[in-house]
Amino acid sequence: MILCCGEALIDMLPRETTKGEPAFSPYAGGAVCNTAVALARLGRPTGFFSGLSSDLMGDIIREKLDASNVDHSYVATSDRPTTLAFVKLVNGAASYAFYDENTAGRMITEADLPEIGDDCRAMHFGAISLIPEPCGSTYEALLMREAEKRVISLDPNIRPSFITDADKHRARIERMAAKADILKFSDEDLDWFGLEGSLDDKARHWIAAGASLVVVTRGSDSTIGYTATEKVEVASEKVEVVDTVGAGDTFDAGILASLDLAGLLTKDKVRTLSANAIRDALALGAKAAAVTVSRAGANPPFAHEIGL
Ligand SMILES: Nc1ncnc2c1ncn2[C@@H]1O[C@H](COP(=O)(O)OP(=O)(O)OP(=O)(O)O)[C@@H](O)[C@H]1O
Ligand SMILES: O=C(O)C(=O)C[C@H](O)[C@H](O)CO
Repeated sequence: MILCCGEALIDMLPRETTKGEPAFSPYAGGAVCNTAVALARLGRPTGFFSGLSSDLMGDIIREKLDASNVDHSYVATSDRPTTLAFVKLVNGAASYAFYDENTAGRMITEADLPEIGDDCRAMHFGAISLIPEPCGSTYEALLMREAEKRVISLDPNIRPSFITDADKHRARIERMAAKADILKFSDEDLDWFGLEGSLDDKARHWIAAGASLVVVTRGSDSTIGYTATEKVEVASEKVEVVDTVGAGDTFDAGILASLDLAGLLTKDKVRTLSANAIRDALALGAKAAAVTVSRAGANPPFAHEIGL
């Protein structure tokens, strides 16, 4: 099983109405939840750990997890509210306003952390669940506790509007990245860290920090994967974009699914990936993410939709 650990929330997506008044529709989302759904839809055994509400928005999330065959038995359920993300779309590109005060996702603590079964090969972390407290410290503690035992994937998925203390967040990501095997950034996320030099220099900073594979996505352009010895670039697919909600999250799932299918999701094997293995992982990420951007909200493809 690949266990995705982090936020599930409701994306409130803007929609057209006949009378032109403002309106939003609720869609289950949250970057890490999106990755779990995408991975399971790609046919990989997938689990999800988070704080999840027993309210009706929590039910929308649970229904999506069930419909996509994601095991959510690790989830910590409470009657606190569900986190909301109101989405603004400009030419399909999304920005977010988050409402997470006192929510089920935000308020989880180390006391909520489950024991993880031996069937868990890899864990995926990331996004806004790493920012506020107490959930930020909780996920950091979980990653630190498990990093020697399983492959760790981390996607910082920077949301600048939500980060109140940039230095604190940078320091947390540096500590977590030092224990991670796979790191994925968008080029904008990578720039947020304020590192000097070219894109290659910035990516290689994270290899030097300890990661085995660093992936940098560049929207409709391409994605580049780096290891200590390889650099592989794969072009993005050409599609009509509806919105980019969940694109990077789906890409994470593509990388993990490809490595898992190739039997490479072990601590040892992920350290010595060949150029071909990296290319396959990026190609599956690009193929799956292209479907997500071609439809509304975070709605990643099932394996059969991309011929897997
Ligand atoms: N316009 C597009 N056309 C085709 N593929 C796209 C497009 N935009 C994004 N993608 C795919 O999704 C991947 C991730 O997109 P991007 O680099 O924008 O990451 P992101 O900003 O993390 O996404 P998000 O935060 O919206 O989930 C890209 O590498 C690409 O494969
Ligand atoms: O969870 C997050 O980090 C969000 O920004 C909310 C969205 O559901 C998600 O990221 C979509 O990519």
